[in-house]
Amino acid sequence: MAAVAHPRTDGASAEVDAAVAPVSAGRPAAPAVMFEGAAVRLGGRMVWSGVNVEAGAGEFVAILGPNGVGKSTLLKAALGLLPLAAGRVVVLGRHPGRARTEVGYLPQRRSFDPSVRIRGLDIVRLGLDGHRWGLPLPGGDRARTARRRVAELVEQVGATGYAHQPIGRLSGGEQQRLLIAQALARRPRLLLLDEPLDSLDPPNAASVATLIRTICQTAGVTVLMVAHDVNPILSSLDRVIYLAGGGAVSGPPAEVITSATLSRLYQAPIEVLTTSDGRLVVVGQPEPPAVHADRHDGTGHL
Ligand SMILES: Nc1ncnc2c1ncn2[C@@H]1O[C@H](COP(=O)(O)OP(=O)(O)OP(=O)(O)O)[C@@H](O)[C@H]1O
Repeated sequence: MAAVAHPRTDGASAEVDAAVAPVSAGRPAAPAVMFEGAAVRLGGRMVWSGVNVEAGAGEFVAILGPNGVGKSTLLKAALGLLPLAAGRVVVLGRHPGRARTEVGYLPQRRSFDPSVRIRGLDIVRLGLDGHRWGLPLPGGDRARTARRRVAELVEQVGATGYAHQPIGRLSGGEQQRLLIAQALARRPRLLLLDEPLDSLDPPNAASVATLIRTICQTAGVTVLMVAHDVNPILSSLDRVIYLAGGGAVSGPPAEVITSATLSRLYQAPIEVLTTSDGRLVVVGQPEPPAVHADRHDGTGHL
């Protein structure tokens, strides 16, 4: 089952609070997420280090890179779930642990088993009141407000037609929309999505990507989304964070997804090709670390 945001932090952290200047007219807004000289070590191995990347407020940002490079790890660090080995991360102007009530998180997952009987509506409601899961909500105003908010969320993600059905019977794209609604339940300012387009066919991936872009634009939510293939979302993105070679680079897609930038990042010759239908393909990526179980197809798509 999908978890809702607001998980607990374990372990000490090298992150520190940042004094972030207030937003004022004529001054660019402070970044929603900022990693400075950041490093994460897992199981005794440095996953990435020297990471200086950011996501601007209200931007739609894709986190890209080969399998096992540490994309999910970056999201977990932004949630304050993983302590940094060096540097700092600032989320919405605060230590990530203190920003969690304003962060929605959709973890990496596979689809629900067809036998899961929980209705789509209940999955969304879990985002509102996760800690009450399994218990009846109290009656009266509070229950009415929750019902109204769930209906609003379901409409926002275009799931009104099927949200009453058991989640296990819905298509991958329909399930994903309901999970996005769940992550939006508490009106987050930052949405962290771990491969929400994974396993969707191209039309479904395109329509969920459009939904995410719309949320970003209309609600002013900053979105950081791990993606295996940048192509379905390329035209919607403000920025990419590309992880490779133990480091990362961020910037507009046209500046980052280039042969020169990726060759520098990988410290190996990399070529970015554009196919006749406009898709970007990265050629010459070195093998990812062998420690990671690979569930993707291993093609050179970004
Ligand atoms: N708890 C852990 N202990 C030790 N190593 C871990 C742990 N969690 C992840 N790793 C390793 O850290 C690396 C980064 O993992 P992560 O899941 O962030 O990669 P990813 O880029 O999201 O991969 P994918 O694209 O395949 O989902 C991998 O090599 C992984 O095996």
